[in-house]
Amino acid sequence: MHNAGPYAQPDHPDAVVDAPTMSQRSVPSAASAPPALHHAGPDPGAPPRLQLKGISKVYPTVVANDRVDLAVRPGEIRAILGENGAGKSTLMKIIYGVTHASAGQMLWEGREVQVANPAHARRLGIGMVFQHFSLFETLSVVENVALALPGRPALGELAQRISEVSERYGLPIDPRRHVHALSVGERQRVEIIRCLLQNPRLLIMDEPTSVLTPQAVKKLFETLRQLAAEGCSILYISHKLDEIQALCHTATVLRGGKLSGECIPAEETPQSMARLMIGKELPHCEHSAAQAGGEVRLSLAGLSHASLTPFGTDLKDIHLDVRAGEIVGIAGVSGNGQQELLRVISGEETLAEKFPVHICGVEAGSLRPGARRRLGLTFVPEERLGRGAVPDLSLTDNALLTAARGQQLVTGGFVRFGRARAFAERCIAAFNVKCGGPGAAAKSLSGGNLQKFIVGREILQAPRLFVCAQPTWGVDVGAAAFIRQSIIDLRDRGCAVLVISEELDELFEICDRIAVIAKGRLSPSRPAGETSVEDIGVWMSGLWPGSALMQAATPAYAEPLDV
Ligand SMILES: Nc1ncnc2c1ncn2[C@@H]1O[C@H](COP(=O)(O)OP(=O)(O)OP(=O)(O)O)[C@@H](O)[C@H]1O
Repeated sequence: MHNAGPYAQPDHPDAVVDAPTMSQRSVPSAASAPPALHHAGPDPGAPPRLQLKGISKVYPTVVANDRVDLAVRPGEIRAILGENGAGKSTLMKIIYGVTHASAGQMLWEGREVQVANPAHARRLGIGMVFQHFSLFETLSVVENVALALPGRPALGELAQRISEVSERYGLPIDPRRHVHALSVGERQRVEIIRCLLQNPRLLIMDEPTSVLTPQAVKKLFETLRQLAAEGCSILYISHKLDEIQALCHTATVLRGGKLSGECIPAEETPQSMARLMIGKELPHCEHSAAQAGGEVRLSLAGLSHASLTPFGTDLKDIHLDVRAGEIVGIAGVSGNGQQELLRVISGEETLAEKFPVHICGVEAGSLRPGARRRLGLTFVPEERLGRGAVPDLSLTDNALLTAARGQQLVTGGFVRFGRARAFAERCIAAFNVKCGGPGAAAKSLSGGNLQKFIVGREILQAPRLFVCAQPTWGVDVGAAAFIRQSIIDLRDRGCAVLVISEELDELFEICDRIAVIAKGRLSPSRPAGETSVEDIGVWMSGLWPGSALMQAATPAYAEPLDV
């Protein structure tokens, strides 16, 4: 491997093309003329704004990037495609100065640069929206944004600018709100706005749409197209292949840290791009009908709960039963009470009364998470780092945190480290988690691989009730299909499953019944086969038959709308 220091000249032959399917799209050497594919961008004659030549990044246990070449021109939107752990985020972090390459060269507007840190990158005109958020929870939105801007902007004026950008780009946010009270989707909006305020000439977006609604995604794409038309270059990481087709002029495909080729997304199908990434056909979910008449494992009976944060969503009179052998999905726009609902079901927030939450037949509203887990509950929160896993702990220690009792990893007051390690190894093997072994720190895993580990850890405990938020957030198409199939298999083994997701396609793919949460209220559920994405989309704005909003919107003399 190369150890020649950051941005040393590469001592390797030209780019590696290791995928037979890519032979017709082979990648040119860094030294040769730019490939014709780049001409799909709106400014074909311009020299690259950014060029990477032979970039490598070696971690102790893995080569994250292996001699990668890449170029992006003014006005070009280039997708970076690859499976979880393919090295996409690492490459972007090198460009943004978060981490430094072990070898290779970076040219910015024709000049060689060594980006020392993100502040340096921002001065060059490079902005980045991260997959994991980098916001201070105790500060407000405007204070967080101020920290990223040079000088000391006046907060009042900055709040005004934030409101303007948020309005213009369809990213609604109140600048005075505290970040700890924001949902994941809202935090992502802050990250995007913070970046746009700096008028970047290269914008790097690492899975920016993971938690945005379809409408917000559409709006964001309009923004990005507008930015590109104004000459901004965009590097766009996403696992959503249909979005890449809709947005990106060109795509670079990474596999196992190496550049495996390029394509023009508009000339591909999602299936052919998935093949390019994973080297084989996408697996399909096998979905048989739910078992009817299973016992009720989760019952919410008139659950109301005031949010603990001033800007959170109060839960109002929620009724829901989830039975053994079925998957119930909850759809909804981020920030409508999903976080609060999950916390009240998991026990992270306890109620004064026991009766509104029944878990496996036991009144559990006031029980803490450990006691609920002993009843047979396992759960996956939407935040992987911080709630789903402790970033600095190893995977073995993270396995201990939730599986200690169920898997007898602690007996007689002693931690059985051998067993804990074996359980972590089982999660890694069963869910194909790419990592440096059970001793690897959770934070060293790529986002999708950590998600696979957390979902695996909870499913392999053979729960009686499994509650999961955003099961495939940030997970590549192949792994997403695997996780969905694992959830269906769990149901077929008699588990009751509740899935909270903002991905309607996902809910329709795996759920037997679907309900919608809006403004803290839950709609009645409908069998997935008897409703449509359009109906659920209307319900997501709170308008389902008999809902409080519907009644307010319907004059007393009119028939209720048929949605
Ligand atoms: N700080 C680190 N220490 C050790 N290994 C790391 C570190 N950061 C990343 N890696 C490893 O480098 C490889 C590439 O990770 P990276 O996050 O770049 O992948 P990715 O393609 O962005 O994946 P995802 O789609 O899951 O986000 C992975 O095997 C990951 O575990």
